[in-house]
Amino acid sequence: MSYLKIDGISKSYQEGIHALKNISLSVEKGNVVSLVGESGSGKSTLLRIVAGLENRNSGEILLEGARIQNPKEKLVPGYDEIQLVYQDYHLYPNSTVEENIARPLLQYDKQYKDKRVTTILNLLGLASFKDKLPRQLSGGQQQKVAIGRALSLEPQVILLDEPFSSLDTIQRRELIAELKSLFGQLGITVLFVTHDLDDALQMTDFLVIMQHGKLIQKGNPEQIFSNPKSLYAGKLFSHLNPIPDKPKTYVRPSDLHLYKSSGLSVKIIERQYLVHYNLLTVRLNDGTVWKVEDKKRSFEIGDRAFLKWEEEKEISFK
Ligand SMILES: Nc1ncnc2c1ncn2[C@@H]1O[C@H](COP(=O)(O)OP(=O)(O)OP(=O)(O)O)[C@@H](O)[C@H]1O
Repeated sequence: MSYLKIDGISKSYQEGIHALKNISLSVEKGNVVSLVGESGSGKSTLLRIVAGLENRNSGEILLEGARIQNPKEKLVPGYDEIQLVYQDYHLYPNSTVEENIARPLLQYDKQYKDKRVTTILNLLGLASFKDKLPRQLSGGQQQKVAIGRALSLEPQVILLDEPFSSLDTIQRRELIAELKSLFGQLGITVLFVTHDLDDALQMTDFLVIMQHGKLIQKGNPEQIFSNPKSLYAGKLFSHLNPIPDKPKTYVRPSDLHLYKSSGLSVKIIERQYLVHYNLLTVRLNDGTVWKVEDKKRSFEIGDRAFLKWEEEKEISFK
């Protein structure tokens, strides 16, 4: 029996328009799964349904075999065991960090509450900020408070809905590393929703790709990179260059080799300096525009170059 089972979930907000279509996924205890998809693909809806905060039209959510009820079936929607953390923190602006984290524990006795809040402040490195108000903290620290508040109820499952979108690159990289280690330490099961593949890859090595309300592919990044099942899944990792005369067949910029003679003739029309290589925009003789990685940084705008690639690197969607 899988720990968290999402079984055939479908959801329509309006008749005839599916936000989710027959989504099924099994997650083992303590695993971290990244759900990646473009805006409107149904990621947030799925998280709210898993949390028991949104009614589904069909399908079931089971946590350790126990059915998660729709909000309409419950007096107080949602579950202490499953906590949802939002992108925009949802903190109480006039309450301190300590009060925000303690908020879900209002019903608990003071001794337990104080102990739990101290544990969380220490776990998240927030002890020295406990008397500050949210507006006195950085975005990353505010998101940590939101996660701390979610952890206060000792959940078994944490659902993160685009939690790093408002943070800059360095803040999000540091926070992801910190949370990854924290979740591992606590053995919590995590569903992490993002539209950013880099964030997803930093958090975990198990990906679920969603598009138009459907789960289109799941697996580890290597599998999806080398064998994407759709153009969208393929393009998440890099640009795909369409191969002339081979319909629905592409090659990645990183799989192209550049030569001064012999191969597919192209003209360099743009050059972009990136950290590990120059990204060239090139024009083929038939006018098609491709992207090519120039790892040796040896080509200039206006140069003619020649491309080769191995046939097994071609990606075909037939
Ligand atoms: N409360 C609602 N009422 C009506 N339609 C909704 C509601 N919430 C979401 N939708 C629609 O359902 C679809 C899926 O939305 P959802 O927010 O789940 O996607 P998402 O992948 O999380 O997108 P984003 O990353 O932009 O939040 C979209 O077409 C959206 O417009």
